Amino acid sequence: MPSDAKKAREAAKKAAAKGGKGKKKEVTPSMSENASVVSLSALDEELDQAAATLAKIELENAAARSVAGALTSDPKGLDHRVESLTITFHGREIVVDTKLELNRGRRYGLIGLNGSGKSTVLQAIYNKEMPIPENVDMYLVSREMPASEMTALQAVVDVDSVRKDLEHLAEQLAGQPDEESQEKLMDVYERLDEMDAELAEKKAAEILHGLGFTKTMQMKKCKDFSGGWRMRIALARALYLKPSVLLLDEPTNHLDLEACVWLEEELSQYKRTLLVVSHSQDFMNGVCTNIIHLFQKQLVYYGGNYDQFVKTRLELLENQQKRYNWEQSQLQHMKDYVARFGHGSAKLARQAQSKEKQWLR
Ligand SMILES: Nc1ncnc2c1ncn2[C@@H]1O[C@H](COP(=O)(O)OP(=O)(O)OP(=O)(O)O)[C@@H](O)[C@H]1O
Repeated sequence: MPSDAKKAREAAKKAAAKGGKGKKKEVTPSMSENASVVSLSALDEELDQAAATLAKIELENAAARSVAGALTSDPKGLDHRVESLTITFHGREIVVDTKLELNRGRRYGLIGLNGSGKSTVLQAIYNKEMPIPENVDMYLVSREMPASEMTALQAVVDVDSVRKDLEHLAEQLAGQPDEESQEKLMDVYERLDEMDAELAEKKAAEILHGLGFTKTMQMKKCKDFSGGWRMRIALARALYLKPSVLLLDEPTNHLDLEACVWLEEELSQYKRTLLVVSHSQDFMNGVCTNIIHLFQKQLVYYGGNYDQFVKTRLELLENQQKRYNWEQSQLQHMKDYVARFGHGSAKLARQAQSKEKQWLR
């Protein structure tokens, strides 16, 4: 028997197909607001002391971040672009006047030196500290599932509370006839179908199985798992949810080879937007369609996976080196000329000086 929610969804789908003339609802809280309400109540019930401490650190970190930027993409679209983006953390500049671009269907790998600020960028995006539209649903996995009384299986199915948020969102979008809203609406429906309650446990169990949980382990309480296994539960929740924008910070830490391969395969088919920080080049090669290089406080974009990035960057550096060598030889030539002909070549001398200054900058 289809659930009431499913029946309502089918009706709304039909209404949307007829031209999006669904009844406009009162404004409901955004996905992210709901998500934080859900996670706050979960905190009350489930989080242990350690998780509460981590949450406190997160809040302190958020307070230490300052973020500015301007949304230049369509607020209703599936692609997101923030320009003039500057992020500081504890007074240190992480990025300055750069561009964040997250397009639908792309799987971005964010790379950069240790300590350059990759995690800070992820957190700032997730907290929407920059003007990313409120109704864009995101999910960040940066740490393990808190130790609680819930079983691993329950912990994954529990994330299903997001379904209600999606249903609210669908109702809102159904009342908006414009093309972008309707496109978004179809995506929300697709996700609701994937989250069908009858299949919920089966799907959660499949994901957990892929991440190495036997049937017995799936029924074990979260608090009885090590941090590494609880990290896998956090990943399973994200894979169950399949948000519009999925942010993963070092997802392969704590995974054995088999689970890594499974995760890579799973993420390589992610149809929405993925932004992942990982030190594993193999993983990035298998998953990413684009690389974002956090370099000299800028986000620099490259097409292709990690190997392609290395190749492109090498070519760029080689070309730069060639250009530098050529300029140097020109410079020397001018200097030689000035030395040979003295006064009559003031213009060349000025050019040589200005070239030299350029390279010294
Ligand atoms: N509590 C803090 N006080 C001051 N600076 C901090 C604090 N926490 C982190 N930082 C600094 O902020 C910068 C950005 O840290 P972040 O963790 O985002 O970098 P990262 O690129 O993700 O690093 P890694 O690759 O090592 O995980 C780092 O240089 C770090 O030293």
